[in-house]
Amino acid sequence: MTITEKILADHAGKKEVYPGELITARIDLAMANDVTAPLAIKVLEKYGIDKVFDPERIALVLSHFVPAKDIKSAEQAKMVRDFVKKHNIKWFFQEGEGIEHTILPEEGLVVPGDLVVGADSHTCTYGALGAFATGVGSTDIAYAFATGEIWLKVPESMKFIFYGRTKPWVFGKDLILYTIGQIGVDGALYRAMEFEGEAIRELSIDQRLTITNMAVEAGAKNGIIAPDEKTIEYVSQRAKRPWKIYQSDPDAHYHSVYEWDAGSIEPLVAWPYLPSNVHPVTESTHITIDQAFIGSCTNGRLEDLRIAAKVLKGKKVHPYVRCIVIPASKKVYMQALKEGLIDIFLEAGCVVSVSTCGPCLGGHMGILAEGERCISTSNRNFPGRMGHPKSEAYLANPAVVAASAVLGRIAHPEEVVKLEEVYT
Ligand SMILES: CC(C)[C@H](C(=O)O)[C@@H](O)C(=O)O
Ligand code: SF4
Repeated sequence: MTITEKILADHAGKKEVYPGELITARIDLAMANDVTAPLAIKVLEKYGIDKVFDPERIALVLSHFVPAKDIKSAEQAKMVRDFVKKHNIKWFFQEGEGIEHTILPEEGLVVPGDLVVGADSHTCTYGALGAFATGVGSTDIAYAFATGEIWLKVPESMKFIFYGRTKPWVFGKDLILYTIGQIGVDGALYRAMEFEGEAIRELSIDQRLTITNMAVEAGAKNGIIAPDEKTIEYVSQRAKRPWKIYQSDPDAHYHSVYEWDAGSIEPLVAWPYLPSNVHPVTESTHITIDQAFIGSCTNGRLEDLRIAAKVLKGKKVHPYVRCIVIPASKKVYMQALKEGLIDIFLEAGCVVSVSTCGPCLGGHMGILAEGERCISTSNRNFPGRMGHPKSEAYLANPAVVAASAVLGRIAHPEEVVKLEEVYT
């Protein structure tokens, strides 16, 4: 069996499961946010369910439209707060704590071997810790809140092996953009994407989380990276529960196996309007920008801010560009402050905001006008994703976004900063 099948089998109380099989599985944690929890709460009310299965296994995060941007978002957040009080929900994170997919791993609420469901499509992020994690709808999450179980179809697995070492300025973001560029936005439809190889092992947990975060952009049910010593080190500092390590069997069956040389991959940019519309940065430098956004559950973690700060240190954001930096959680924000990263951003002319999803989904704090172009470290660039339907979002890694902010057009980081200055 693959790692995904093993986790699902254990949670379904079975020795083995097969791709395509329908199972009912026990969940370790169920999550919803300020957009999706209110819908789930209404479902529970409709069916007269006034007890949750376990208040210590539910996480509710106000992350999207916080601090409340209008009356509707204030009322949605209030509904969640009332539910939290009524059911004594243990894991509640309110405005400023950050984005759910950054908080849950950071707080040790997801551990290797877990089965986690979340009412948000990027719940697949937690697979970087060797857990099975997937996004579900609000009705499914209501069912999970009530019963502690979820209905699933066992996905077939695909394997992506990255050999060798990445070039400078190539990060987890580029490896996942490359993957989606190769297989397309439906290339992994309802399948598990398993990532391995030397280049993946070299990556920090922050970088691995970027990869699995975008598995859903290829249509995947989940993304997963088998735990190694870096995973153990990460979770042993935070885990709120014991963990279990699963690995794929050497003779496990895969739908397909892709083998790529990580060393041949350049920093990449996904042009509008699909994350699969991938081009090398070097072929994108004619594109001028109005806004640069560094943040989101894809690339708003500490390492991302460190990378952006290396490029922006002592530089100025182009006068025609606004550069918005949003640390993805309060912990990231506080550590960035201590390290002087926030000073670097502010001195460069960036706007730094409280931790929230903000402009990633065109929510607030950086919405684009008609015809405007933004380069962003986030994960989606569909029409209207960051604002007006006729605005454009380009997706790239934090170094590319920072360099583009300085030059006012899409730029390779080396156009702004010499590698020797950064890595000495
Ligand atoms: C609001 C939420 C349901 C949505 C998602 O599921 O992904 C959002 O987080 C997004 O990124 O578009
Ligand atoms: S940061 Fe963006 S992608 Fe992530 S949860 Fe928020 S809106 Fe969704």
